[in-house]
Amino acid sequence: MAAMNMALEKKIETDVTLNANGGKRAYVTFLAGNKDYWMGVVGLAKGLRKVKSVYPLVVACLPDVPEEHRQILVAQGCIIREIEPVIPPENLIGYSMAYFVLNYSKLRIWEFVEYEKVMYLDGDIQVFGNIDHLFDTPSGYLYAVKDCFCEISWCNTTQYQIGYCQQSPEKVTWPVETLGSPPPTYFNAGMLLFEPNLVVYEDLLRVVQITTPTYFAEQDFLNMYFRDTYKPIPSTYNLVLAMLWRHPEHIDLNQIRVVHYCANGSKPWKYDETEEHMEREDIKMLVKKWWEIYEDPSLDYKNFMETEPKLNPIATAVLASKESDGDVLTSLAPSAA
Ligand SMILES: O=c1ccn([C@@H]2O[C@H](COP(=O)(O)OP(=O)(O)O)[C@@H](O)[C@H]2O)c(=O)[nH]1
Ligand SMILES: OC[C@H]1O[C@H](O[C@@H]2[C@@H](O)[C@H](O)[C@@H](O)[C@H](O)[C@@H]2O)[C@H](O)[C@@H](O)[C@H]1O
Ligand SMILES: [Mn+2]
Repeated sequence: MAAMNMALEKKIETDVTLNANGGKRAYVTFLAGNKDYWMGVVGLAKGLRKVKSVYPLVVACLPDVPEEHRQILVAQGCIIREIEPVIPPENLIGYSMAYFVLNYSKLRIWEFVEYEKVMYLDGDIQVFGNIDHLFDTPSGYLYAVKDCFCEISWCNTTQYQIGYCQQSPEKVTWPVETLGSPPPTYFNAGMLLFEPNLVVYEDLLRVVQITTPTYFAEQDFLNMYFRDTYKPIPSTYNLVLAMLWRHPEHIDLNQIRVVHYCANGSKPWKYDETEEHMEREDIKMLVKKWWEIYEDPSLDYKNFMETEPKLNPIATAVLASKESDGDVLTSLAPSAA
């Protein structure tokens, strides 16, 4: 039995710090400008600590992020990684949101080859259940969650105009005879699991300069670029909030581990109850859960490192993996009225 434990401990130890072929792993988010997304990043850093993730949070920062915000993130245990903007060709049709042009800079993360595998998370995402196990998925693919086409932000697309959504293709059938094949499965680019690679990175930068920009900016581009290696994973790992009112039959909040506050008015640090759908009880509960983490001093890096029992990485990984086995989000489901 002792030999078995030794082997198990050796395996976990390898997983925690380096994977089998010596690659490191990290969560990565992206920060641009001097607005308040830094609050999202602080919330994400504290949320990952709360679920006992064993991997660091790297923040890919554009030059226009103020020093004050950088210092707050370093004090929260984040690793700051400077990136330069990626400027796409001129967009002649416009973006769904003008600021989406900033998001092309996410492409820089493919250069982070000091990590064998990274999980990109938008700054407006919170992790309520441990997802470290996702790093063990087979390499060679880009994993992401399917998006929803039903919100007004999609109004310029054929899908929206005919009422078609990949989340419920049985509701409105794609008219193959008039429109040809339906659009390929399309992912939301707020959560991405992939391996950084310099050859891919250089090719991304080359191809992006010869690709006409479209409404969802880098999200459209990444869907085109990775169409052959994209593997869908469940909404468990990136709940696009609109799913709650557009496809509630597909969502069980008890199973959700990652919440993406991308609906208009839903950013917890600037929650606007007057925006459509924002008065919903489940939205209010998710925003409250975000603030409970953001305002919890025990999750601040300086306090956490003092109070957290000095578990060695092996025990931390075993505890986290047990948590990830369970139904971790019963606390998220609206309490019975
Ligand atoms: O002014 C901004 C706008 C966006 N972002 C980053 O870019 C990501 C994508 O933008 P956003 O989440 O607002 O897009 P959505 O998912 O809501 O469409 C954000 O989560 C942030 O990480 C940022 O740092 N500053
Ligand atoms: O730059 C394009 C952005 O496209 C995506 O946001 C969209 C998408 O979720 C739509 O489905 C919603 O309707 C919409 O509100 C929302 O903004 C990504 O979340 C974000 O990270 C980024 O890639
Ligand atoms: Mn987002």
